[in-house]
Amino acid sequence: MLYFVEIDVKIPAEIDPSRLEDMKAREKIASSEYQRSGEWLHLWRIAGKFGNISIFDVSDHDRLHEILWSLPLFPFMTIRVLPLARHPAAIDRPPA
Ligand SMILES: O=C(O)C[C@H]1C=CC(=O)O1
Repeated sequence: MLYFVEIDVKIPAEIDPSRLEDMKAREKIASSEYQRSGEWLHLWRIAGKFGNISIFDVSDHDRLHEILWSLPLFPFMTIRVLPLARHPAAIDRPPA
């Protein structure tokens, strides 16, 4: 199942800078693993924001929740999820 996911990250001003660097490093490792597994299909930075637009290809809602919940920066994220269905006018074409 495909999901559009918009993630905004808001870091508390009072956070310890070394804790934040550690969380960011762990976040990068986690997101890389999910991308390599094929579950995190696209990851795009939203220009000018600490946030991203992503497309996930996962088995179901529970698996998406599990992935998002596992992200080290999850406590600082506001997440919007839209499940995607095939559009009847979409044409088949090979992936770019
Ligand atoms: O930087 C971000 O957008 C937040 C988060 C999502 C993936 C990742 O590596 O970090």
